[in-house]
Amino acid sequence: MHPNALIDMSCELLRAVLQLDTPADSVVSAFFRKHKGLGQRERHALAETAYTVLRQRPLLQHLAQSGSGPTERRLTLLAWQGNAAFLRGALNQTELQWLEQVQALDKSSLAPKLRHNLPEWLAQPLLERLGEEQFWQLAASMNEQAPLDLRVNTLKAKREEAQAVLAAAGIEAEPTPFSPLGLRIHGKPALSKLDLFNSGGIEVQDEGSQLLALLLDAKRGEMVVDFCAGAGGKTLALGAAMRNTGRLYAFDTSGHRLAAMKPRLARSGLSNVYPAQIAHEREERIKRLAGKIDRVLVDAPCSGLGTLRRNPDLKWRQSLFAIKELQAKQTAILAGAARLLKPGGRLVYATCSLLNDENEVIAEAFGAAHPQFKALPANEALERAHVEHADRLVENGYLRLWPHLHQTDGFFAAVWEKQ
Ligand SMILES: C[S@@+](CC[C@H](N)C(=O)[O-])C[C@H]1O[C@@H](n2cnc3c(N)ncnc32)[C@H](O)[C@@H]1O
Repeated sequence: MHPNALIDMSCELLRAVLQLDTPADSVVSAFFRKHKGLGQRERHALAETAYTVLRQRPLLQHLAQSGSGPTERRLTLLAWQGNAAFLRGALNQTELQWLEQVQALDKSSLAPKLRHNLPEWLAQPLLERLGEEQFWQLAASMNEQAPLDLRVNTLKAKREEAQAVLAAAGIEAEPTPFSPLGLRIHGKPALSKLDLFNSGGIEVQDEGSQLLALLLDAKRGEMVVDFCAGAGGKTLALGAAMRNTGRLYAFDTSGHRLAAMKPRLARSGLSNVYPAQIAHEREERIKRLAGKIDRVLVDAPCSGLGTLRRNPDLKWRQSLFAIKELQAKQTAILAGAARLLKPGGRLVYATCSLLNDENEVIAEAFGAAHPQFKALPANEALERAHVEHADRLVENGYLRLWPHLHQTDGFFAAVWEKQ
Protein backbone atom coordinates (compact mmCIF):
# COMPACT_ATOMS: atom_id res chain seq x y z
CA MET A 1 0.00 0.00 0.00
CA HIS A 2 1.23 3.54 -0.77
CA PRO A 3 2.39 5.30 2.43
CA ASN A 4 -0.12 8.13 1.96
CA ALA A 5 -3.00 5.68 1.57
CA LEU A 6 -2.09 4.06 4.91
CA ILE A 7 -1.85 7.47 6.57
CA ASP A 8 -5.29 8.34 5.22
CA MET A 9 -6.59 5.15 6.79
CA SER A 10 -4.96 6.05 10.08
CA CYS A 11 -6.76 9.44 9.93
CA GLU A 12 -10.07 7.66 9.34
CA LEU A 13 -9.45 5.32 12.29
CA LEU A 14 -8.38 8.22 14.55
CA ARG A 15 -11.53 10.20 13.69
CA ALA A 16 -13.64 7.21 14.78
CA VAL A 17 -11.65 6.37 17.91
CA LEU A 18 -11.48 9.98 19.14
CA GLN A 19 -15.26 10.26 19.23
CA LEU A 20 -14.90 8.28 22.45
CA ASP A 21 -18.51 7.08 22.32
CA THR A 22 -17.58 3.38 21.90
CA PRO A 23 -14.73 1.35 23.45
CA ALA A 24 -11.61 1.79 21.30
CA ASP A 25 -11.04 -1.97 20.91
CA SER A 26 -14.53 -2.34 19.36
CA VAL A 27 -13.89 0.59 17.00
CA VAL A 28 -10.55 -0.90 15.91
CA SER A 29 -12.07 -4.38 15.35
CA ALA A 30 -14.95 -2.93 13.31
CA PHE A 31 -12.46 -0.90 11.25
CA PHE A 32 -10.41 -4.01 10.42
CA ARG A 33 -13.57 -5.95 9.53
CA LYS A 34 -14.39 -3.16 7.06
CA HIS A 35 -10.85 -3.11 5.62
CA LYS A 36 -10.25 -6.85 5.23
CA GLY A 37 -7.33 -6.45 2.79
CA LEU A 38 -4.95 -4.97 5.40
CA GLY A 39 -1.87 -7.03 6.22
CA GLN A 40 -0.60 -7.90 9.70
CA ARG A 41 2.01 -5.14 9.77
CA GLU A 42 -0.41 -2.49 8.51
CA ARG A 43 -2.97 -3.47 11.15
CA HIS A 44 -0.33 -3.29 13.85
CA ALA A 45 0.80 0.20 12.74
CA LEU A 46 -2.78 1.53 12.57
CA ALA A 47 -3.94 0.07 15.89
CA GLU A 48 -0.83 1.05 17.83
CA THR A 49 -0.85 4.58 16.37
CA ALA A 50 -4.48 5.03 17.47
CA TYR A 51 -3.64 3.66 20.95
CA THR A 52 -0.63 5.98 21.22
CA VAL A 53 -2.86 8.98 20.46
CA LEU A 54 -5.31 7.82 23.14
CA ARG A 55 -2.51 7.30 25.66
CA GLN A 56 -0.94 10.74 25.07
CA ARG A 57 -3.90 12.73 23.81
CA PRO A 58 -3.22 16.00 25.72
CA LEU A 59 0.46 16.08 24.74
CA LEU A 60 -0.11 15.17 21.09
CA GLN A 61 -3.04 17.55 20.67
CA HIS A 62 -0.88 20.30 22.15
CA LEU A 63 1.99 19.54 19.77
CA ALA A 64 -0.39 19.24 16.81
CA GLN A 65 -1.48 22.86 17.26
CA SER A 66 1.50 23.87 15.15
CA GLY A 67 1.98 22.48 11.63
CA SER A 68 -0.60 22.41 8.87
CA GLY A 69 -3.10 20.05 7.28
CA PRO A 70 -5.91 18.05 8.96
CA THR A 71 -5.46 17.52 12.73
CA GLU A 72 -5.78 13.72 12.41
CA ARG A 73 -2.91 13.70 9.92
CA ARG A 74 -0.71 15.69 12.28
CA LEU A 75 -1.64 13.38 15.16
CA THR A 76 -0.82 10.36 13.01
CA LEU A 77 2.60 11.74 12.13
CA LEU A 78 3.37 12.48 15.78
CA ALA A 79 2.17 9.12 17.08
CA TRP A 80 3.22 6.82 14.20
CA GLN A 81 4.03 3.28 15.40
CA GLY A 82 4.86 1.72 12.04
CA ASN A 83 8.11 1.81 10.11
CA ALA A 84 9.68 5.31 10.32
CA ALA A 85 11.19 5.21 6.81
CA PHE A 86 7.79 4.21 5.40
CA LEU A 87 6.23 7.24 7.12
CA ARG A 88 8.85 9.60 5.70
CA GLY A 89 7.92 8.34 2.21
CA ALA A 90 4.50 9.95 2.69
CA LEU A 91 5.63 13.37 3.94
CA ASN A 92 6.28 16.55 2.01
CA GLN A 93 9.23 18.81 2.86
CA THR A 94 7.20 21.09 5.16
CA GLU A 95 5.81 18.16 7.12
CA LEU A 96 9.25 16.58 7.45
CA GLN A 97 10.73 19.79 8.85
CA TRP A 98 7.80 20.29 11.23
CA LEU A 99 8.01 16.71 12.53
CA GLU A 100 11.74 16.99 13.16
CA GLN A 101 11.29 20.28 15.03
CA VAL A 102 8.49 18.93 17.22
CA GLN A 103 10.35 15.70 17.98
CA ALA A 104 13.42 17.70 19.06
CA LEU A 105 11.44 19.78 21.61
CA ASP A 106 12.37 19.29 25.27
CA LYS A 107 9.12 17.88 26.69
CA SER A 108 10.31 17.90 30.31
CA SER A 109 9.48 21.59 30.71
CA LEU A 110 5.86 21.17 29.60
CA ALA A 111 2.96 21.54 32.06
CA PRO A 112 2.35 18.43 34.25
CA LYS A 113 -0.96 17.59 32.54
CA LEU A 114 0.90 17.33 29.20
CA ARG A 115 3.41 14.94 30.75
CA HIS A 116 1.15 12.61 32.76
CA ASN A 117 -1.62 12.61 30.13
CA LEU A 118 -4.36 11.92 32.68
CA PRO A 119 -7.58 13.88 33.26
CA GLU A 120 -7.34 16.04 36.39
CA TRP A 121 -10.12 14.15 38.27
CA LEU A 122 -7.98 11.00 38.00
CA ALA A 123 -4.49 12.50 38.38
CA GLN A 124 -5.32 14.28 41.63
CA PRO A 125 -6.42 11.28 43.79
CA LEU A 126 -3.59 9.13 42.39
CA LEU A 127 -1.02 11.79 43.21
CA GLU A 128 -2.49 12.08 46.70
CA ARG A 129 -2.33 8.34 47.27
CA LEU A 130 1.06 7.60 45.70
CA GLY A 131 3.15 10.74 46.20
CA GLU A 132 5.18 12.45 43.44
CA GLU A 133 7.75 9.77 42.71
CA GLN A 134 5.40 6.82 42.36
CA PHE A 135 2.74 8.90 40.63
CA TRP A 136 5.13 9.67 37.78
CA GLN A 137 6.26 6.05 37.62
CA LEU A 138 2.63 4.97 37.36
CA ALA A 139 1.88 7.57 34.67
CA ALA A 140 4.85 6.30 32.62
CA SER A 141 3.90 2.65 33.07
CA MET A 142 0.37 3.29 31.79
CA ASN A 143 1.87 4.38 28.47
CA GLU A 144 3.58 1.03 28.00
CA GLN A 145 2.08 -1.98 26.29
CA ALA A 146 1.02 -4.70 28.72
CA PRO A 147 2.82 -8.05 28.42
CA LEU A 148 0.83 -11.12 27.42
CA ASP A 149 0.21 -13.36 30.44
CA LEU A 150 -1.08 -16.92 30.27
CA ARG A 151 -2.60 -19.07 32.99
CA VAL A 152 -1.77 -22.73 32.75
CA ASN A 153 -4.80 -24.96 33.23
CA THR A 154 -3.43 -27.39 35.80
CA LEU A 155 -6.16 -29.90 34.93
CA LYS A 156 -4.33 -30.36 31.63
CA ALA A 157 -0.66 -29.50 32.11
CA LYS A 158 1.99 -28.38 34.58
CA ARG A 159 3.51 -24.90 34.14
CA GLU A 160 6.93 -26.28 33.09
CA GLU A 161 5.28 -28.61 30.56
CA ALA A 162 3.33 -25.74 28.99
CA GLN A 163 6.49 -23.62 28.94
CA ALA A 164 8.34 -26.41 27.10
CA VAL A 165 5.53 -26.84 24.54
CA LEU A 166 5.57 -23.09 23.88
CA ALA A 167 9.36 -23.12 23.52
CA ALA A 168 9.09 -25.94 20.96
CA ALA A 169 6.70 -23.69 18.99
CA GLY A 170 9.30 -20.89 19.09
CA ILE A 171 7.48 -18.89 21.80
CA GLU A 172 9.61 -17.85 24.74
CA ALA A 173 7.68 -17.71 28.00
CA GLU A 174 8.92 -17.08 31.52
CA PRO A 175 7.18 -17.93 34.81
CA THR A 176 5.27 -14.96 36.26
CA PRO A 177 6.87 -13.67 39.48
CA PHE A 178 3.84 -14.03 41.76
CA SER A 179 1.23 -16.40 40.35
CA PRO A 180 2.36 -20.05 40.47
CA LEU A 181 0.14 -20.71 37.43
CA GLY A 182 1.34 -17.95 35.11
CA LEU A 183 3.63 -17.63 32.10
CA ARG A 184 4.63 -14.29 30.59
CA ILE A 185 5.26 -13.85 26.89
CA HIS A 186 6.82 -10.86 25.18
CA GLY A 187 5.30 -9.92 21.83
CA LYS A 188 1.96 -11.14 20.54
CA PRO A 189 2.27 -14.60 18.96
CA ALA A 190 -0.85 -16.14 17.39
CA LEU A 191 -1.85 -18.52 20.18
CA SER A 192 -5.04 -19.68 18.46
CA LYS A 193 -2.93 -21.83 16.13
CA LEU A 194 -1.46 -23.85 19.01
CA ASP A 195 -2.84 -27.22 20.10
CA LEU A 196 -1.94 -26.28 23.67
CA PHE A 197 -4.36 -23.35 23.43
CA ASN A 198 -7.14 -25.14 21.54
CA SER A 199 -7.11 -28.06 23.95
CA GLY A 200 -7.48 -25.71 26.93
CA GLY A 201 -3.96 -26.13 28.33
CA ILE A 202 -3.49 -22.34 28.50
CA GLU A 203 -5.76 -19.29 28.73
CA VAL A 204 -4.83 -15.65 28.26
CA GLN A 205 -5.13 -14.00 31.68
CA ASP A 206 -3.28 -11.13 33.32
CA GLU A 207 -1.25 -12.24 36.33
CA GLY A 208 -3.32 -9.90 38.50
CA SER A 209 -6.55 -11.72 37.57
CA GLN A 210 -4.89 -15.02 38.38
CA LEU A 211 -4.05 -13.72 41.86
CA LEU A 212 -7.67 -12.68 42.47
CA ALA A 213 -8.87 -16.20 41.74
CA LEU A 214 -6.13 -17.62 44.00
CA LEU A 215 -7.31 -15.36 46.84
CA LEU A 216 -10.65 -17.14 46.93
CA ASP A 217 -8.75 -20.42 47.50
CA ALA A 218 -11.65 -22.53 46.17
CA LYS A 219 -11.30 -26.22 47.06
CA ARG A 220 -12.41 -29.63 45.82
CA GLY A 221 -16.08 -30.44 46.33
CA GLU A 222 -17.13 -26.96 47.46
CA MET A 223 -20.11 -24.79 46.48
CA VAL A 224 -18.64 -21.63 44.94
CA VAL A 225 -20.18 -18.57 43.27
CA ASP A 226 -18.46 -16.27 40.77
CA PHE A 227 -21.03 -13.49 41.13
CA CYS A 228 -19.93 -11.22 38.25
CA ALA A 229 -18.52 -13.90 35.98
CA GLY A 230 -18.59 -12.02 32.66
CA ALA A 231 -16.84 -14.04 29.97
CA GLY A 232 -15.46 -16.35 32.64
CA GLY A 233 -11.79 -15.40 32.97
CA LYS A 234 -11.84 -16.06 36.70
CA THR A 235 -14.53 -18.76 36.53
CA LEU A 236 -12.16 -20.99 34.56
CA ALA A 237 -9.38 -20.45 37.09
CA LEU A 238 -11.76 -21.25 39.99
CA GLY A 239 -13.10 -24.38 38.27
CA ALA A 240 -9.56 -25.69 37.79
CA ALA A 241 -8.66 -24.89 41.43
CA MET A 242 -11.70 -27.00 42.43
CA ARG A 243 -10.23 -29.82 40.28
CA ASN A 244 -13.47 -29.96 38.30
CA THR A 245 -15.47 -31.12 41.35
CA GLY A 246 -18.18 -29.47 43.47
CA ARG A 247 -20.45 -26.83 41.96
CA LEU A 248 -19.38 -23.47 40.57
CA TYR A 249 -22.17 -21.02 39.74
CA ALA A 250 -21.19 -18.32 37.24
CA PHE A 251 -23.70 -15.46 37.51
CA ASP A 252 -23.84 -12.30 35.44
CA THR A 253 -26.54 -9.87 34.35
CA SER A 254 -25.16 -9.90 30.79
CA GLY A 255 -26.21 -12.88 28.69
CA HIS A 256 -23.92 -11.65 25.94
CA ARG A 257 -20.85 -11.90 28.20
CA LEU A 258 -21.87 -15.28 29.57
CA ALA A 259 -22.25 -16.52 25.98
CA ALA A 260 -18.60 -15.59 25.35
CA MET A 261 -17.68 -17.99 28.20
CA LYS A 262 -19.03 -21.02 26.28
CA PRO A 263 -16.10 -21.72 23.89
CA ARG A 264 -13.63 -21.12 26.71
CA LEU A 265 -15.50 -23.55 28.97
CA ALA A 266 -15.55 -26.14 26.20
CA ARG A 267 -11.76 -25.87 25.76
CA SER A 268 -11.12 -25.98 29.52
CA GLY A 269 -12.61 -29.45 30.04
CA LEU A 270 -14.58 -28.21 33.09
CA SER A 271 -17.94 -29.79 33.82
CA ASN A 272 -18.53 -28.28 37.29
CA VAL A 273 -19.54 -24.80 36.02
CA TYR A 274 -23.19 -23.64 35.96
CA PRO A 275 -23.49 -20.31 34.10
CA ALA A 276 -26.74 -18.40 34.75
CA GLN A 277 -27.96 -15.00 33.67
CA ILE A 278 -29.52 -13.10 36.58
CA ALA A 279 -31.68 -9.98 36.49
CA HIS A 280 -30.06 -8.44 39.58
CA GLU A 281 -28.49 -9.38 42.90
CA ARG A 282 -31.82 -9.56 44.76
CA GLU A 283 -33.55 -12.09 42.55
CA GLU A 284 -35.31 -15.21 43.83
CA ARG A 285 -32.75 -17.73 42.54
CA ILE A 286 -30.04 -15.96 44.51
CA LYS A 287 -32.20 -15.86 47.65
CA ARG A 288 -32.66 -19.64 47.44
CA LEU A 289 -28.88 -20.11 47.68
CA ALA A 290 -28.58 -17.87 50.77
CA GLY A 291 -26.40 -19.39 53.51
CA LYS A 292 -25.39 -22.39 51.34
CA ILE A 293 -22.18 -21.28 49.62
CA ASP A 294 -18.58 -21.86 50.73
CA ARG A 295 -16.90 -19.11 48.69
CA VAL A 296 -18.11 -16.09 46.74
CA LEU A 297 -16.08 -13.93 44.39
CA VAL A 298 -17.49 -10.49 43.54
CA ASP A 299 -15.42 -9.24 40.61
CA ALA A 300 -17.48 -6.07 40.56
CA PRO A 301 -18.32 -3.84 37.60
CA CYS A 302 -15.89 -0.91 37.89
CA SER A 303 -14.28 1.96 36.01
CA GLY A 304 -11.55 -0.37 34.64
CA LEU A 305 -8.93 2.31 35.27
CA GLY A 306 -6.40 -0.34 36.27
CA THR A 307 -6.38 -1.54 32.66
CA LEU A 308 -5.27 1.73 31.03
CA ARG A 309 -2.29 0.01 29.39
CA ARG A 310 -4.78 -2.05 27.36
CA ASN A 311 -7.74 0.37 27.32
CA PRO A 312 -6.28 3.90 27.30
CA ASP A 313 -9.60 5.33 26.04
CA LEU A 314 -11.17 4.63 29.45
CA LYS A 315 -9.48 7.65 31.03
CA TRP A 316 -11.36 9.87 28.54
CA ARG A 317 -14.61 7.90 28.68
CA GLN A 318 -14.98 7.65 32.47
CA SER A 319 -15.96 10.51 34.79
CA LEU A 320 -16.47 11.25 38.47
CA PHE A 321 -20.20 10.99 37.88
CA ALA A 322 -19.80 7.48 36.41
CA ILE A 323 -17.68 6.47 39.42
CA LYS A 324 -20.45 7.62 41.80
CA GLU A 325 -22.96 5.44 39.93
CA LEU A 326 -20.56 2.49 40.02
CA GLN A 327 -20.09 2.89 43.78
CA ALA A 328 -23.83 2.41 44.33
CA LYS A 329 -23.78 -0.75 42.19
CA GLN A 330 -20.66 -2.12 43.89
CA THR A 331 -22.19 -1.61 47.34
CA ALA A 332 -25.46 -3.30 46.37
CA ILE A 333 -23.85 -6.26 44.60
CA LEU A 334 -21.41 -6.91 47.46
CA ALA A 335 -24.20 -6.85 50.06
CA GLY A 336 -26.40 -9.11 47.88
CA ALA A 337 -23.64 -11.60 47.18
CA ALA A 338 -22.56 -11.74 50.86
CA ARG A 339 -25.97 -13.26 51.78
CA LEU A 340 -25.01 -16.43 49.95
CA LEU A 341 -22.24 -17.40 52.34
CA LYS A 342 -22.50 -20.05 55.02
CA PRO A 343 -20.70 -19.57 58.35
CA GLY A 344 -16.95 -20.03 57.86
CA GLY A 345 -17.34 -19.12 54.16
CA ARG A 346 -15.02 -16.73 52.32
CA LEU A 347 -15.98 -13.56 50.45
CA VAL A 348 -13.68 -11.71 48.05
CA TYR A 349 -14.53 -8.28 46.64
CA ALA A 350 -12.33 -7.25 43.70
CA THR A 351 -12.04 -4.54 41.05
CA CYS A 352 -9.63 -3.53 38.32
CA SER A 353 -9.81 0.10 39.43
CA LEU A 354 -7.00 2.20 40.90
CA LEU A 355 -9.30 4.50 42.85
CA ASN A 356 -9.83 4.30 46.62
CA ASP A 357 -13.45 5.27 46.00
CA GLU A 358 -14.20 1.97 44.26
CA ASN A 359 -11.93 -0.07 46.52
CA GLU A 360 -11.07 0.67 50.16
CA VAL A 361 -14.12 2.95 50.53
CA ILE A 362 -16.52 0.18 49.43
CA ALA A 363 -14.73 -2.52 51.44
CA GLU A 364 -14.64 -0.46 54.63
CA ALA A 365 -18.31 0.52 54.38
CA PHE A 366 -19.20 -3.16 53.86
CA GLY A 367 -17.11 -4.22 56.86
CA ALA A 368 -18.72 -1.58 59.08
CA ALA A 369 -22.26 -2.58 58.05
CA HIS A 370 -21.61 -6.36 58.30
CA PRO A 371 -19.86 -7.13 61.61
CA GLN A 372 -20.42 -10.87 61.05
CA PHE A 373 -17.79 -10.66 58.27
CA LYS A 374 -14.24 -10.68 59.63
CA ALA A 375 -11.55 -9.16 57.42
CA LEU A 376 -8.79 -11.60 56.48
CA PRO A 377 -5.39 -10.10 55.59
CA ALA A 378 -4.83 -10.75 51.87
CA ASN A 379 -1.17 -11.70 52.40
CA GLU A 380 -2.20 -14.64 54.62
CA ALA A 381 -4.72 -15.83 52.03
CA LEU A 382 -2.16 -15.52 49.24
CA GLU A 383 0.56 -17.33 51.18
CA ARG A 384 -1.81 -20.21 51.81
CA ALA A 385 -2.40 -20.32 48.05
CA HIS A 386 1.39 -20.66 47.44
CA VAL A 387 1.84 -17.14 46.07
CA GLU A 388 5.45 -16.00 46.45
CA HIS A 389 6.38 -12.59 47.88
CA ALA A 390 2.76 -12.07 48.99
CA ASP A 391 3.79 -9.22 51.30
CA ARG A 392 4.80 -7.13 48.28
CA LEU A 393 1.26 -7.30 46.93
CA VAL A 394 -0.65 -6.09 49.95
CA GLU A 395 -1.33 -2.65 51.48
CA ASN A 396 -3.29 -2.33 54.77
CA GLY A 397 -4.45 -5.93 54.47
CA TYR A 398 -5.87 -5.45 50.97
CA LEU A 399 -4.45 -6.81 47.72
CA ARG A 400 -3.24 -3.76 45.76
CA LEU A 401 -1.58 -4.38 42.40
CA TRP A 402 -0.07 -1.54 40.38
CA PRO A 403 1.30 -1.64 36.81
CA HIS A 404 4.46 0.28 37.81
CA LEU A 405 5.23 -1.97 40.80
CA HIS A 406 3.98 -5.40 39.79
CA GLN A 407 3.79 -5.29 35.96
CA THR A 408 0.16 -6.41 36.23
CA ASP A 409 -2.99 -4.44 35.55
CA GLY A 410 -4.12 -2.39 38.56
CA PHE A 411 -6.25 -4.54 40.89
CA PHE A 412 -7.78 -4.37 44.35
CA ALA A 413 -9.19 -7.15 46.51
CA ALA A 414 -10.56 -7.46 50.03
CA VAL A 415 -11.15 -10.81 51.77
CA TRP A 416 -13.56 -11.65 54.60
CA GLU A 417 -14.61 -14.75 56.45
CA LYS A 418 -18.20 -15.10 57.63
CA GLN A 419 -18.30 -15.82 61.34
C1 LIG B 1 -15.26 -6.83 35.95
S1 LIG B 1 -16.47 -7.57 35.00
C2 LIG B 1 -16.24 -9.28 35.30
C3 LIG B 1 -15.06 -9.92 34.60
C4 LIG B 1 -14.98 -11.41 34.80
N1 LIG B 1 -15.09 -11.80 36.19
C5 LIG B 1 -13.70 -12.01 34.22
O1 LIG B 1 -12.82 -12.43 34.98
O2 LIG B 1 -13.59 -12.05 32.99
C6 LIG B 1 -17.94 -7.20 35.88
C7 LIG B 1 -19.17 -7.96 35.42
O3 LIG B 1 -20.25 -7.65 36.31
C8 LIG B 1 -21.45 -7.81 35.60
N2 LIG B 1 -22.54 -7.21 36.38
C9 LIG B 1 -23.01 -5.91 36.38
N3 LIG B 1 -24.00 -5.78 37.28
C10 LIG B 1 -24.18 -6.99 37.87
C11 LIG B 1 -25.06 -7.49 38.87
N4 LIG B 1 -25.98 -6.69 39.46
N5 LIG B 1 -24.98 -8.78 39.21
C12 LIG B 1 -24.06 -9.61 38.63
N6 LIG B 1 -23.20 -9.19 37.66
C13 LIG B 1 -23.26 -7.91 37.30
C14 LIG B 1 -21.12 -7.17 34.25
O4 LIG B 1 -21.99 -7.63 33.25
C15 LIG B 1 -19.67 -7.62 34.03
O5 LIG B 1 -19.63 -8.78 33.24
